[in-house]
Amino acid sequence: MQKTNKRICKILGGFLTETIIIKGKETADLIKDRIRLATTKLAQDPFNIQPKLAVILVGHNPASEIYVKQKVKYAAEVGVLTEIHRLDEEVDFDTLLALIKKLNADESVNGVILQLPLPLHLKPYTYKAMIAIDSKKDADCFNPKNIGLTFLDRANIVPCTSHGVLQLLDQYNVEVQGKHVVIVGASNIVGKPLALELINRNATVSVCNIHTKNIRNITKSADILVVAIGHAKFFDHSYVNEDCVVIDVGINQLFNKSYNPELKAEVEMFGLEKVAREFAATNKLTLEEATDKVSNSIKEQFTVGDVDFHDLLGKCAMVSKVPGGVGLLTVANLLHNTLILTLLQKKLDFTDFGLERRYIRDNRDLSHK
Ligand SMILES: Nc1nc(=O)c2c([nH]1)NC[C@@H]1CN(c3ccc(C(=O)N[C@@H](CCC(=O)O)C(=O)O)cc3)C=[N+]21
Repeated sequence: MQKTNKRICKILGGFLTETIIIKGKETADLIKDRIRLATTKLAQDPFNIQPKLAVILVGHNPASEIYVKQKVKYAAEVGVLTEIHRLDEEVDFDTLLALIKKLNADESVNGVILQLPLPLHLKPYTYKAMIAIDSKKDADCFNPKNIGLTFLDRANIVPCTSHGVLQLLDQYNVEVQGKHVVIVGASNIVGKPLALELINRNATVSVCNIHTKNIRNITKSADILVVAIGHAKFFDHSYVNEDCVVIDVGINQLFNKSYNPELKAEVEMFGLEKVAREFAATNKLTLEEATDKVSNSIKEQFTVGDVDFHDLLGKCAMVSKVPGGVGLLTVANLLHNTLILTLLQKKLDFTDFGLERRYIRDNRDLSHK
């Protein structure tokens, strides 16, 4: 972000940076439109193909249930079929492996994902299970072959969440070449692949973790700070400089102190609008205020990121929202990967389906690499 672009407002004699809030919906909708265009054509003669994503869900992790629901909903919106395969919490590894093999062999299935985390007793088998998924159906792009192609910048598909971070930066015209990007959190599914993609785009990358000494010295020197540690509201303004662009990848559930089960029961019975109207009348609020209050009181838990969002407002150039930020792109990219995998499996030409040439990685000029 260039300084000249920054909007500054004067408040009570002092200057406050007006922080731009980065939202994911617009970018996710663009990706969804692109997928829908392609699936519409695929569904017709002479192709008659509908891409299908199989999701394996083991046990009843509440967060996983929410994510999977989100994936199924998005898939339906863009013309991708989904198939949920539920396994018991206590299932043994061999049964899981047999299911993965069955889905690998099933020609009607184009993408397979194994929702993480696995239950405790299966955790040590996570790697074995992930590599069992056929690299040609690996919609998450977690397989060593696919992540290796990302490393070499020759991949047709890339990991969904890290790529979403880059798409958000693109959407908000934040150039990464030559910038110091600091990533906190070095996981296999976010931090590491993001570092790879940033290196491929000529950024200067620092990757920090829990053991990093004097971490604030590093994060304060960031032009772009990406946090993915899974610790609610960890990063306040003491970690950033005022020109920093902050991308929050964290998804954490907090218990809602203003949860009101009676109100929830009323909303379930009479609907939000009616309850909010009554609430507005009894508490002398506008309908909008009452709707906000009621909606906030009927959730047992709510989602926050790794960033202390309100503390950062006015203290940095841009900050992304949670929910409503990177998470939306994770899902959109998963379906985009499913589409790409389908086209590759059927040996179809990407450009016939409205996909830009940049998705045909092999045709890019990579001779220098
Ligand atoms: N094999 C595998 N692949 C994954 O891609 C994978 C996974 N395991 N395990 C867990 C993480 C997390 N993840 C998200 C999916 C959707 C939202 C999402 O839809 N977020 C919305 C709503 C969130 C909310 O309201 O709670 C948002 O941020 O606006 C977020 C995060 C995929 N993951």
